[in-house]
Amino acid sequence: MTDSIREYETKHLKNVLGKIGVAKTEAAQKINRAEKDESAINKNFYNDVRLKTNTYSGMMETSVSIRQQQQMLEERENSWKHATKEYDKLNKMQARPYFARLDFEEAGEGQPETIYIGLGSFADTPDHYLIYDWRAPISSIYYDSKIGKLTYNTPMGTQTVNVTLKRQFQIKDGEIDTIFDTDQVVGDQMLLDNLNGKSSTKMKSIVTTIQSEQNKIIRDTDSDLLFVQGAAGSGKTAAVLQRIAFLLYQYRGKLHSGQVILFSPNQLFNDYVNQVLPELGEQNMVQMTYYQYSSLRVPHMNVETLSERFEEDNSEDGQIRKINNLKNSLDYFKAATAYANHLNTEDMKFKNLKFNDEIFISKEKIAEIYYSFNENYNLRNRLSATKERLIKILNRRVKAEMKKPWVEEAVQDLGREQIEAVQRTHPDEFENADKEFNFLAKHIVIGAFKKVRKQIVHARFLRINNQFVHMLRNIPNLVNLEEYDLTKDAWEASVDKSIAQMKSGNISISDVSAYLYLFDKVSGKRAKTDIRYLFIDEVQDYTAFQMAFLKFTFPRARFTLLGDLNQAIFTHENSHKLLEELGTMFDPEKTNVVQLTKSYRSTEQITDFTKYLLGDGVEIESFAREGDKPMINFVDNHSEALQQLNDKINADQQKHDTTAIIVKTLGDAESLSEQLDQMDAKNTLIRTENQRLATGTLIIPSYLAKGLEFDSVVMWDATAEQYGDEADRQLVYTICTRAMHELTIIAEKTLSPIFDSVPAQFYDLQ
Ligand SMILES: Nc1ncnc2c1ncn2[C@@H]1O[C@H](COP(=O)(O)OP(=O)(O)OP(=O)(O)O)[C@@H](O)[C@H]1O
Repeated sequence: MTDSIREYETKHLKNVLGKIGVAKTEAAQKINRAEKDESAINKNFYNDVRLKTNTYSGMMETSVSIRQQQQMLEERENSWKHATKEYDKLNKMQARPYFARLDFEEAGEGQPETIYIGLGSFADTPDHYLIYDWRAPISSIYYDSKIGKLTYNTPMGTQTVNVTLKRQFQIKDGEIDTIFDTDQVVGDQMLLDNLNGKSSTKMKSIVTTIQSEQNKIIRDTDSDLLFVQGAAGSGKTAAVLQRIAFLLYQYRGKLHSGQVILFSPNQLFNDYVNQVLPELGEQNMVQMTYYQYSSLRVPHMNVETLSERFEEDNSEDGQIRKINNLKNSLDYFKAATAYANHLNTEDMKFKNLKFNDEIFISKEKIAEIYYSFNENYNLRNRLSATKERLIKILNRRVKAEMKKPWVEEAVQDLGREQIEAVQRTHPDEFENADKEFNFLAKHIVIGAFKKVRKQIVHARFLRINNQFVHMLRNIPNLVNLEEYDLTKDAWEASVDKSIAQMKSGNISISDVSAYLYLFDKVSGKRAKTDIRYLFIDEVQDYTAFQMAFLKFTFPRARFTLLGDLNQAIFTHENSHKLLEELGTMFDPEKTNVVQLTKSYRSTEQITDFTKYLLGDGVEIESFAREGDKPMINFVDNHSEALQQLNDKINADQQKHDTTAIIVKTLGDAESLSEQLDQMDAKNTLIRTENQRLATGTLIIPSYLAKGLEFDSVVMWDATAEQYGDEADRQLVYTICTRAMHELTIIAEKTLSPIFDSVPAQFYDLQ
């Protein structure tokens, strides 16, 4: 870069920083003023409030005056909040105000323009922007265009511009580090610098190097369903977090972070990504795993954990797989819907409502009421009308109950204080003792009926578990079992298993969605209409049933689904069907399917290797970043394997922040960790998803490594015994693609045949 350019840009930066400094001082003064005002208002509160409480009009005046003071306090509070936010933003900006400059001419106008782009916008006077937010429509040019003509979207329609300069800056602590002009979309040098960095326990934002194809995902505002299928490491997660920040900016004032929900693969991942949005100046969205969501909703049962699900889905038992194939399908969802609808006419299960251990309203009576409403009622209306009638019955029973001997006894047993307390709720003197007795008796009966009332209000007379079992028993009438290669007996056996599980307080992940769906239908639970955007990362591990259920639960949300069908470690080959089935759930006109084929996480050597794990025909492009070829350590015995591993750990400690030793199951992880402990090799065992990620050497079961990345990855025990099945291919791919800079595979005596598909020139063998 020539000296004159550097000189010019340094001067410009100084000028901008000066103005930011002025704005920061103003913001600080505003904060100060608001704080002073607030304490003055608080101090003078009783002087300024006119306390007149003798007359009605005086009381009114007092309350108006208090309200005024409160309003003033609220205003100060808001202006304090606003100024503090502004101050924090400017403070951050002082370190790195912008990262790019664009020169262009708008078509037709011919006026050359220069803009600078940063994490937030900054104007010294209204409408005079010194820095544009990266999410502003015009900033899109930076991500999409090379030098030359380009169109971009604005709220007023498309605009054509001629870009004459794209300049990138690396600014640290208010000083320009590097400047480079590029005619590329987003210069590879800057991207390379970013990707060469070390891994971290927290994901970083990619705002300065968003790629054009990622920009399209980030700025999509038309689709109801945006499905991003991308290779491992292609930046799906990174792009989607930027997308959330973009949407919050684009719809500011109308959309807030509480209306956005992200379903993530596990809690470790939640922890990994939770700094990206705050770094971009936004609040985090609601973030949870499907397991957390379902567990929260069935607090009385234990939902199958990720580890249990993994063992089950990868089990050799063909019957379990077939049953799950059915339970996970859209056919099953339709069957559950049909079953729920038929409850409008028959088969709803009820419990007797009891009072003092006696039947108070029988289940037959409740059923009679429930089905007394005409066929125009849906399940929700039917239930609320039934509740209303039951409450009426309850109210009518008060009089009769008052005459019962237990009530008389209870009245006799009332203590003085209790009597006085009840009497105080009666405005006048009682005319006679009978009236007084009745009053007290009524009070006692109503109190005693409270429990029944609560049962009615909370619809405890429904028998949701029985209803669910009844549905399961009825499935053979609603689904063609043969299509799932199942016999009626096999299905019955699976129902018995589900019942036994529920009796011991457990429920499988494949049952819990159907259970919740039936519960929501029967109880008429209102859908969650406040959620406007729903994101699912690693969607390939979701079932069609879960997707349909989420769509039912969040009917007003636009869906962004990110996945890699080649990393389906739970749903395996069924994941390919998922896309097809999604097609039937959303309007095709409002569906956008985007493919990301370039992989950024790993070195070129690692991406080339992992690509072959998927066989031919998979389009994955590596990013040109050099590193060593993956190493396969093939050893004769266990102690040699451990020795190799130990050597690798030691070597990595010099170079890297994190080395993840990825093993198949939790049991494998525990056993390896113990062996390493005995060798005094320091390691952190990641046992559950609720742990925190740490730097150093981690041992982690495969299903918990989802979505994460590490400087160096060691795939441990890559033998034919552990990964011998073709169904393990996606798992092996997922494990190997976690590596950023180095990949090592250690196998004892046999090597998994899955590696046969990789040509020998793509790895070193030792
Ligand atoms: N445009 C970009 N600029 C800088 N870094 C990027 C960019 N795109 C992706 N990356 C980096 O590449 C790595 C992989 O990205 P990410 O985790 O989002 O991929 P993914 O598609 O979700 O992967 P997987 O499916 O394997 O979990 C991350 O370190 C991310 O920061």
